[in-house]
Amino acid sequence: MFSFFKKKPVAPEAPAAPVVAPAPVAAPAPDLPDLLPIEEPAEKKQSWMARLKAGLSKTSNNLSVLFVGAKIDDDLYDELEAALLMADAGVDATTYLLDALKRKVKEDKLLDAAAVKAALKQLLIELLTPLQRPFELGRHTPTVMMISGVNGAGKTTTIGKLAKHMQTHGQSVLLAAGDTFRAAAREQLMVWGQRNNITVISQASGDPAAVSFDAVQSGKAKGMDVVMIDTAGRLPTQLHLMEELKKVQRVLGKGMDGAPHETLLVIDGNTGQNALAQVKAFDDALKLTGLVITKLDGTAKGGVLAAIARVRPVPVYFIGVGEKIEDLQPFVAAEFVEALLG
Ligand SMILES: Nc1nc2c(ncn2[C@@H]2O[C@H](COP(=O)(O)OP(=O)(O)OP(=O)(O)O)[C@@H](O)[C@H]2O)c(=O)[nH]1
Repeated sequence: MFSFFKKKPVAPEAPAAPVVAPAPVAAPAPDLPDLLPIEEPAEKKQSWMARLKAGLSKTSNNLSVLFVGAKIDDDLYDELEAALLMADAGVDATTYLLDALKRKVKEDKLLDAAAVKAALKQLLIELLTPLQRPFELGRHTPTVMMISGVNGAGKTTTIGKLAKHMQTHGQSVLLAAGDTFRAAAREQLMVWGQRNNITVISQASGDPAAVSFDAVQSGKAKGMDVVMIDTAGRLPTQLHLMEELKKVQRVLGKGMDGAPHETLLVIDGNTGQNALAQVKAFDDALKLTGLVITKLDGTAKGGVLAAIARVRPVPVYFIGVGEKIEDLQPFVAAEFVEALLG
């Protein structure tokens, strides 16, 4: 029903001479498979649902338990309000959901807890569905993606997972080690690239904009499908570092018209309401095209997606519930709500 990436990719152009290629060049797949539609095998889908459920259990535990044998009264609404706030859904989304739920219970004359829970599920799906957007590849050669986020949000890990998923779908990928701040981060990406036969553009010079520009040039010359730019972690309050990020974005546009085609923010699901502040700040600075929310496993703050949907509805392309490659998957509102309240 849902493929990892949407759209048929364009065939790659003939590879030209490499510009900077410290790691071996990934050979472009001679015959790119049609990516649409890809039926996920039932067992694979099931295992993702099981992982999603397990990952979100800390958030869902506080919510699901409310409906067990509950009476529909003010106590239930009070407890639901507290649970949503504790899940970091935020005041706006919590008020919205409670008001809508009370209205629905009245209009539809709902009498038992199971029906109220089903109504809440429906309202949550409606609230989160606008965040759901398939990640499209193949409109540009290469599709240039810039990955931003605060320190430790999971940027580099996400890049690795996405690159592997893309490779599996027959896409050629080139990475830029734009995190020139932490030498270890650059090396980590280089080693990872070598192991996975993915070229990583890197420079010792320490200028992220220059590395990013080189990467786009190289990606164009080689006819790569995707160029992903890693960036150093930074807080939105570090204004000079935010300016540096804007410069990287501008320079990418000089390297290729319309680039970056995707500007993603990776956020750590554990940060709850602070994640919302990050979305606002990075969106104001960079005009984000999408989010990746990692580490939803082991957090009780998964409600932050509701806050994002109400306050700054930037699409959520992928969510992560663990460290394995298959733990990063496209965000599907109905799956997410099923895992929370199923
Ligand atoms: N449990 C869990 N851990 C994750 C997930 N995604 C990433 N991590 C871990 O989070 C840690 C930080 O990830 P990195 O990818 O290094 O984060 P980063 O944003 O690149 O970090 P900086 O370069 O320091 O800014 C690593 O230990 C990852 O394995 C996830 O979905 N779940």
